[in-house]
Amino acid sequence: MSTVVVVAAVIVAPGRRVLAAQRAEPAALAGGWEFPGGKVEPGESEVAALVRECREELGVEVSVGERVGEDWPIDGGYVVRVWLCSLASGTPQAKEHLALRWLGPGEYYDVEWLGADLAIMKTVENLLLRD
Ligand SMILES: Nc1nc2c([nH]c(=O)n2[C@H]2C[C@H](O)[C@@H](COP(=O)(O)OP(=O)(O)OP(=O)(O)O)O2)c(=O)[nH]1
Repeated sequence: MSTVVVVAAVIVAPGRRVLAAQRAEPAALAGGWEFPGGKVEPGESEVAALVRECREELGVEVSVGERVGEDWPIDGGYVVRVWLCSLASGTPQAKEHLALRWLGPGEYYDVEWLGADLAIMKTVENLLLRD
């Protein structure tokens, strides 16, 4: 069986702010914070999945930039693949999440990240603070 790929978008806004989203479901993950995204559908490219998920979950169009890190393994035998993105149009709305938060430097760890996302946030922080 092939690995299920979950794509996640680190949407970066001016001031090195990143968008965090609080999961509504399933019960085991509800209340935890993640980067918006979801599973790649059969026949769909990873970048197309990222754009689709941001449209569905946030009501925004994103431009996809550089890939962050390698594969992050998560429960269920899935892997998460992450890209830096920027907003091309729209203002994010919590269509499927409990809440959204923009986190600037000094606030990156103010939410209860899901396990993999804490490691992702650390890698993103290094990338954003390098320049
Ligand atoms: N979207 C997202 N999912 C993550 C992250 N970190 C992490 O462990 N996950 C897990 C939670 C879920 O078990 C899985 C993603 O599933 P999902 O429910 O977001 O996918 P989906 O939108 O395609 O949903 P569905 O079709 O299954 O309803 O990956 C993350 O940063 N973003």
